[in-house]
Amino acid sequence: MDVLGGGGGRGAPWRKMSKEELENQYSPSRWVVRRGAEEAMRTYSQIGDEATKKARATGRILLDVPYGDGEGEKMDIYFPEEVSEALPFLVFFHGGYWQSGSKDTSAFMVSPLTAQGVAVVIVAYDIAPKGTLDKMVDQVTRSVASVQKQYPGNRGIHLCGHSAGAHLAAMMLLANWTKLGVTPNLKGLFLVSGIYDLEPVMHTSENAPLLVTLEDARRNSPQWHLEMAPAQPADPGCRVLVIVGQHDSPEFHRQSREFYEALRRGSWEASFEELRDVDHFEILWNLTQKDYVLTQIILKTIFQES
Ligand SMILES: N[C@@H](CC(=O)c1ccccc1NC=O)C(=O)O
Repeated sequence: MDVLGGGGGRGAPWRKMSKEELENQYSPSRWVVRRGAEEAMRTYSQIGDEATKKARATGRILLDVPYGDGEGEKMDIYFPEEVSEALPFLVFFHGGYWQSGSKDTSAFMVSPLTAQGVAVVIVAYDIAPKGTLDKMVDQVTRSVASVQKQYPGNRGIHLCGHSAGAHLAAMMLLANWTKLGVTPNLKGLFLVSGIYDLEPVMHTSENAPLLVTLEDARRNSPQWHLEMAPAQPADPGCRVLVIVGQHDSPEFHRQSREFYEALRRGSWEASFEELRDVDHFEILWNLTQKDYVLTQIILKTIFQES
C-alpha cells in the first residue's frame, strides 16, 4: 500500500492540527462526559484497585509469576473455581500511555471472567522511563510465550489490551514466535480504545518520558507495519476485535477505524465495534460487571458462541 496514503501517511488529518489540538485529541481524560477529567481518572484507579483486591481475596491465584529474569517481568494468574483440563486464557495488558498503570490495580475483568471458567492473566511490564517501547513490546511477547509454555494444554489464549495496552496487544500480531521457541495458541484479540500509529503521540507531551523518535514510532506501530507489508495471519482463525468508546476522541476513533481497515486488507478476521455511551475509562471499568456489553462480547468470543 502507498505509505503516503492512509493513517500513517502525509495526508493524515493529525498533521494539520495545532499543537494544542493534537494534545487535546490524545488526552483521553479531556473527553469524558459524566465527570471532570480528574474525577474520571480517580474513579478509574479506585475501581481498578477495588476489583484487584476483590479478585485477590478469593479463588486460586498465582501472584508475581516470572515470565523473564527482569524484576518487572511478572504476571498474576487468576484461575476459575472449577478445575478444568483445558482452560481458556485471557491475557490483559493495562493502559496508561506506557508510563503509568500497574498489574496491581488492573484486574478489572477478573471476577466476571473467572466466574465463567476463564483463567485471567494480568501482565506487568516496565513502564517508561524505566522501559522503552521496544522493551515493553519484547516483555509482553515473552509474557504470552510464557503462558503458552506453562499451560500448553490451554483451550485458546485471548489477548486484551486497553489504550496503550491495546497497542502492545496489537503488536503481538507481528511477533516472531519462532525466535521464542513456542507459538501461542492465539484465538482472539480484544483491542479496547487503542493507539496503533504512534507518530502523532510523538508530538504530544506524553512523549516526554517515552522519548520516542520517528524510527521508534514506526518500528513500534502496528498500523505502519500492516500498511508496509500486510502480514498474513499465522492462524486465520484468530479473531481481532477493534473496539472504541463513543466518547473516545475523534483521533482515537480514526486510529481504531484505520487499524481495523488495515487488518481487513491483510485478510485478518477483524471486526469493529463502537460501544455506545462510554468514554475511554468507563469502557474498561465496566468490565467489572458481568452484564456489560463488552464483558458479554468477550465471553461469547472466548466460548465461540457468535
Ligand atoms: N494522561 C492521560 C491518561 C491516559 O491516557 C490513560 C490513563 C489510564 C489508562 C489509560 C490511559 N490512556 C492510554 O493508555 C489522560 O489525559 O487521559
